Amino acid sequence: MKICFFGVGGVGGYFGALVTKKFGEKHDIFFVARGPHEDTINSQGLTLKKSGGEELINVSPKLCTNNVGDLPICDIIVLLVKAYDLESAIAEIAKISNEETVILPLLNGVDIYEKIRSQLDTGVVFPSCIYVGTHIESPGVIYQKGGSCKISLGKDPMYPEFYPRALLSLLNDSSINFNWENPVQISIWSKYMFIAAFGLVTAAYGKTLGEVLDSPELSELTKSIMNEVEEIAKKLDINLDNDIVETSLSKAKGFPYEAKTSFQRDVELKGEINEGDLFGGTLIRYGKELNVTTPNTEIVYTRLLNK
Ligand SMILES: NC(=O)C1=CN([C@@H]2O[C@H](COP(=O)(O)OP(=O)(O)OC[C@H]3O[C@@H](n4cnc5c(N)ncnc54)[C@H](O)[C@@H]3O)[C@@H](O)[C@H]2O)C=CC1
Ligand SMILES: CC(C)(CO)C(=O)C(=O)O
Repeated sequence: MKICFFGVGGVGGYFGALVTKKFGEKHDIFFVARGPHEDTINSQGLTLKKSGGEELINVSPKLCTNNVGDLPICDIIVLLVKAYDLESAIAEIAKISNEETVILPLLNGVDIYEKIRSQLDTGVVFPSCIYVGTHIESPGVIYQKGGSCKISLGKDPMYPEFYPRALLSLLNDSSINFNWENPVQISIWSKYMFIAAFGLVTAAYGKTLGEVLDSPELSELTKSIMNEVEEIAKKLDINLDNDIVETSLSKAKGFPYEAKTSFQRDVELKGEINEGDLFGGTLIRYGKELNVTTPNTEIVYTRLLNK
């Protein structure tokens, strides 16, 4: 098979390394990366420091490039860019997909499938979500620690009969945990509640997940944003568990004290280029459309915009 990891940053590098370690000889595996990261992968391979460096994995794909013109039509594309790069990435993956290509986008967000489908009518696209703490430590090097590392994915509403046997075998045989869930929207919204609330608060106040949990005020603020997400989900008939807010708060304990959210890292590193709209902007828009008040999201998002 021809398999492309489009975007081998934190999440893409983690999964790209695991699949290439197992299947680099058997399948043609391609990485799409850019800048110094691309150069280092080409000269020294991609290194994954798994579980905080307990396991070191170094892999070389068949090709690492920033130009999809170098790639064939692929059987499987795992899409791992930030939301602000999604539109341009979809335009690129359209060039390496046909109607049989299986596309797995692992971005955070509740409307990623719809965003992809508004631009791409080919391929089979599986809505999904993932809990994993991972980032680019230095060019060519990915550091992962924390999170269940389990993917939840469900059927493509456009092709409800299509069961992605090859993709699921690939994950299974690469020792990647996954749940095939239908409907998967409950997991996607539960993950969104977790990351929108913790992402906004960690980024706005410059605190790690552990520091937020330690602070009664910031924990309460995180919980209030989760309550707003819960109200929005109710209006959309997404049946989240009754104790979803409590379980989402406790999930943060599964990450190291010093763990930062990917959104917080972007805010620290790049200022204005970040996934703020995916979290704050989207929640405020949903609130207006559905008549749900979102005062806590607004306070934190405004603080971020004024940073
Ligand atoms: N990092 C984490 O722990 C988690 C992140 N997520 C979500 O996963 C998604 C990806 O996040 P990360 O892996 O942290 O992002 P990242 O920023 O580490 O990686 C994305 C990579 O894609 C590359 N890229 C984007 N467009 C490209 C193009 N056209 N050509 C070549 N390279 C391109 C970027 O240069 C970057 O290296 C986000 O939606 C994030 O919210 C979800 C769960 C955990
Ligand atoms: C689960 C978590 C918090 C992992 O870091 C995440 O999704 C993110 O940082 O985007």
